[in-house]
Amino acid sequence: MKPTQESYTPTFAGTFVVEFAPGEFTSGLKAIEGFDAGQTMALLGRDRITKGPKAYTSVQCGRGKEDHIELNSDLVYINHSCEPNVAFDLSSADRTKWNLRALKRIEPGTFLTFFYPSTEWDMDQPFTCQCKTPTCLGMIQGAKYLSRKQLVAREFASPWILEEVDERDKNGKAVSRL
Ligand SMILES: C[S@@+](CC[C@H](N)C(=O)[O-])C[C@H]1O[C@@H](n2cnc3c(N)ncnc32)[C@H](O)[C@@H]1O
Repeated sequence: MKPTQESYTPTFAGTFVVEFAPGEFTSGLKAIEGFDAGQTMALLGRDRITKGPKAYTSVQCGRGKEDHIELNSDLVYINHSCEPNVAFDLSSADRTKWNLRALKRIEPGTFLTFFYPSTEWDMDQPFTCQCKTPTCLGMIQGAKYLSRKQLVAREFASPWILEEVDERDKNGKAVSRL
């Protein structure tokens, strides 16, 4: 579920703002404040997030079929980049600690982006990436289709994703695009 432009009330007023653009899937989330590398930018909120089916709006929190959450906040507008500036860190056993973290210095007015395969194993809605960064991977489908090297190059991936990749590779199903 995404807030729409018509009904828009910022979830994190003064911190983030959705920049709505015409057309489908073209909007994004901008930082209003500046953030330092490594800084926790927002807590996802244990009472705000809900479990839901895998969808283009969900974030995966584990390897189980049911392990997908809806953010129910403006954070759903964070687009993917192959050179991301933030990460969703859902690695704590304590859900109150699940957070959005800056991977690098973020100046006010910067669009936020995370590397979708850092949380998603096999995405519901793959797409051709338009991040236009030098290391763009093209088709984004989830970590299942990437090598360990491609994942760790983006600085953060959920620990269970890296374990799953190691398991896949141990079983001889290594991705050839190294
Ligand atoms: C949760 S939405 C993110 C917000 C979305 N831009 C919107 O306006 O609703 C995820 C969808 O945004 C689009 N998207 C996000 N990052 C993208 C990228 N780097 N290149 C192309 N499409 C992207 C894809 O359609 C993806 O399924």
